[in-house]
Amino acid sequence: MRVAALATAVAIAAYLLSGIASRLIKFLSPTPPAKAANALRFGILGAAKVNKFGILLPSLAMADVRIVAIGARDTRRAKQVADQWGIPKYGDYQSVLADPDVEAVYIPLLNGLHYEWASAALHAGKHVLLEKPMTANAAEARALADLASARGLILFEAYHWAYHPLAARMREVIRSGELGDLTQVEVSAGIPSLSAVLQAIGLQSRRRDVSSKMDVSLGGGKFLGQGCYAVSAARYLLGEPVRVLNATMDEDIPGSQADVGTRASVLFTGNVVAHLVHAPLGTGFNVVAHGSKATMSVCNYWTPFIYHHLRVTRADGSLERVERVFGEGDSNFVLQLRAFFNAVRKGEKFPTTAHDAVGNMELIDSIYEMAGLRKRPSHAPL
Ligand SMILES: NC(=O)C1=CN([C@@H]2O[C@H](COP(=O)(O)OP(=O)(O)OC[C@H]3O[C@@H](n4cnc5c(N)ncnc54)[C@H](OP(=O)(O)O)[C@@H]3O)[C@@H](O)[C@H]2O)C=CC1
Ligand SMILES: O=C1OC[C@@H](O)[C@H](O)[C@H]1O
Repeated sequence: MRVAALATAVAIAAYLLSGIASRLIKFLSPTPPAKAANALRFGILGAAKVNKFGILLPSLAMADVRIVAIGARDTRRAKQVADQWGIPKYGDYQSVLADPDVEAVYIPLLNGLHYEWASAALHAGKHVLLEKPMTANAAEARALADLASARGLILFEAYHWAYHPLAARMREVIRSGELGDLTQVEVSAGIPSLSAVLQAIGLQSRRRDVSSKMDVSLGGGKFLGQGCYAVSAARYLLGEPVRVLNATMDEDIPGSQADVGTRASVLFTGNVVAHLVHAPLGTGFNVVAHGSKATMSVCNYWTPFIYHHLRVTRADGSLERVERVFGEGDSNFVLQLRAFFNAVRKGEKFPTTAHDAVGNMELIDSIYEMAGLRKRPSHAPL
């Protein structure tokens, strides 16, 4: 009996690991198809670390997208990236925006710079795939949404997780009524930073993080960096928030306004309370939805193409089922880029619209304020 159980466990583990490996290989080492004649021509503003996952690898995997230009503050950095990835043109941000061959731009700049450069891109007539969170605050998001709408351009907040089939499946389970009356939902977002781990084990002394990601004037702080995923997931699953009930934030150093940990409880329509958590040592990206009849627990809604599970347990604690939805095994990043292409070329609807981003940013502003910190200031005048 024990041998049979062990053999089953080994077989399941081997099956899961081979799936993880094949999906990672598909993402990290795609077989590039020939580019289509009407491929969407992208420029990139910034030689950012996230480029590789957010646009460069996904575009390699797609016939419908071509990267034609990259700009950076230091054009030597732009040239390095262009040479490495076979991008034909490089320069500064302005040269990318002035290039008539560029139809859309990907903006992976620091959060506080999103408004300024997305606004410049929309004024230049480009569609915009804007890294999350859309802006540093809701006023900026509203201004961008109005501008995109006035110019008839696509403005897309890059919450890639919403493009994986797991996202729709989580929402379907909640809306199906299977869980009964929904009461409380926990949504976490966070991976640990190296310095948080080193501090926790006593290998690094506590000192202020002076990196640009923690510079409040540039949209810095961990809630905008990572905690914002919990905001987007809660709104995707539960709809519109009614109000923030309570929120606490830890500051990196007291008085710095640079947050490193957040807990917030938010009342949503239907009397559902969502508890949003981001913690310095990492909370993972999980959802637990408690209903009167059953509970849904989801592990890793953030990068579900690598691994995830969705588990439903009955009110008595017994297991109902475990689901995994990998579709064709495409990464969220590829699925997101395909949705962007379909929005621009075919007018298809997509969930992470500018309107949706305004809702995310309003909730983020309210959580900062409820926690007694200032909402993130604008870097450029509105
Ligand atoms: N979707 C996802 O899974 C992820 C999304 N992100 C998002 O992507 C964006 C970029 O993150 P990441 O790649 O980690 O960031 P980086 O630290 O690589 O910085 C991004 C860019 O911002 C510009 N920049 C950096 N520091 C400064 C500064 N002090 N003043 C002015 N400009 C500066 C640089 O542009 P230049 O090259 O022109 O000098 C840099 O390339 C963020 O919005 C983040 O939230 C990040 C990680 C994962
Ligand atoms: O979006 C993100 O995901 C990965 C994190 O490391 C990064 O800080 C964040 O911006």
